[in-house]
Amino acid sequence: MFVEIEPSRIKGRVKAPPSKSLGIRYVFLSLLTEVSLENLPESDDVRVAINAVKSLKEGKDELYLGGSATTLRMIIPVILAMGRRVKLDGDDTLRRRPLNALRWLPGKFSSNSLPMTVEGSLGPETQIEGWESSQYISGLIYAYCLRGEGRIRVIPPISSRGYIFMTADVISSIGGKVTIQGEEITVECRNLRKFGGSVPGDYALASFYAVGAVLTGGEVEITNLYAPPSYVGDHDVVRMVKEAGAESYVSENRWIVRDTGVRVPISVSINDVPDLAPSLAALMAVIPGESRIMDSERLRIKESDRISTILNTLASFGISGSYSAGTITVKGGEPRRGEVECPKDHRIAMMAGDLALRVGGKITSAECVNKSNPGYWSDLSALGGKIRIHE
Ligand SMILES: O=C(O)C1=C[C@@H](OP(=O)(O)O)[C@@H](O)[C@H](O)C1
Ligand SMILES: C=C(OP(=O)(O)O)C(=O)O
Repeated sequence: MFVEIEPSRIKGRVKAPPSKSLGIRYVFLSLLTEVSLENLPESDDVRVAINAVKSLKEGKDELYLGGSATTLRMIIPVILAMGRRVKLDGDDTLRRRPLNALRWLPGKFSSNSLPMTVEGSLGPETQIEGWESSQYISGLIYAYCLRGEGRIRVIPPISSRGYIFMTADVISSIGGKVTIQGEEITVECRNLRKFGGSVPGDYALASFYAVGAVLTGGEVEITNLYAPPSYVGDHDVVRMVKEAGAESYVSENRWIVRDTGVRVPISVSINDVPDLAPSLAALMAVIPGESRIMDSERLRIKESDRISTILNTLASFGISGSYSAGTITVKGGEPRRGEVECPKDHRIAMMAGDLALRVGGKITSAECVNKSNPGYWSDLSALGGKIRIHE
């Protein structure tokens, strides 16, 4: 599948794609209690999570996890809590992603990358590094909730902290108690309640619509989001888009974005919000001067080496950038028409889509967006994007 995009103007209202992170967490709740869900994302990653949790509950000992590292790194502690022996595998993007933090977990692992066999059991307390991924810690919270109680000590530096708070909130919504005090997390789960609800919108995925509006002199109202919580997270993108010069605010769970023509260089740390890097890079591409994405070294271990694929995508649209000591620097200006093949990374395809909305372009292997947001191309079209989708 490929898409051809002509310069467009994004204008209108769109429902935010349901949150991948919350969708996967709600699916994992079915390991703990009875769950009924509406508005589950119809994305590859959520489908993988549903199949994995279902298979685990049915006693199967082989799981296929596609490209979803969230599902992978969350399910490993759960397998240990269950005292099971399970073989895990995934697609070629997941097979390249490191699992070095496994050495902190009390289990036998046939490898530190997929395919692997996991077996073992969980003690009352686990110590684990916090740098590689927050997903292990989210998995340990579920694992200890499954056991009833447990403690986790996270060894700093801690990355993607907001996702740990998100997990704590989700467990709290069924009556579990997760206390986070600095590096210490305690989990207590007794008499859990049933869970029913719908999956709210995803700020990181919505940010591609917001940036598309800013890049094309347009405006967009993105609905079905959730009230920004107090802790750090992808919802902070609302503030970042505003700091870059656009009108950007959330009112009654709707994110309103309007291009003002004002362009202000920004420097942001993505240590806690790594998924924002691709859409922010597209925004920075049109901001004259130098903008910076800091603490970005972990982007190398996402679906693609995102430091390389972000810089390559910018270069495809005539925008120069560089990387040094954890910081991506984008020299913004006026992009030119570009062509990109999706590097098996959904967010890079969406980043290219945003740039192409401004100057025209072609994205091949464009079906890669199905990992998190299969409706991306049709949503852009509904918002005024001049897009030809070639199945
Ligand atoms: O817990 C989650 O839902 C996620 C955590 C993040 O990964 P890291 O914790 O590895 O940064 C993020 O990149 C991923 O898309 C979703
Ligand atoms: C890195 C991502 O997801 P995961 O880690 O779950 O594969 C992502 O969605 O950008």
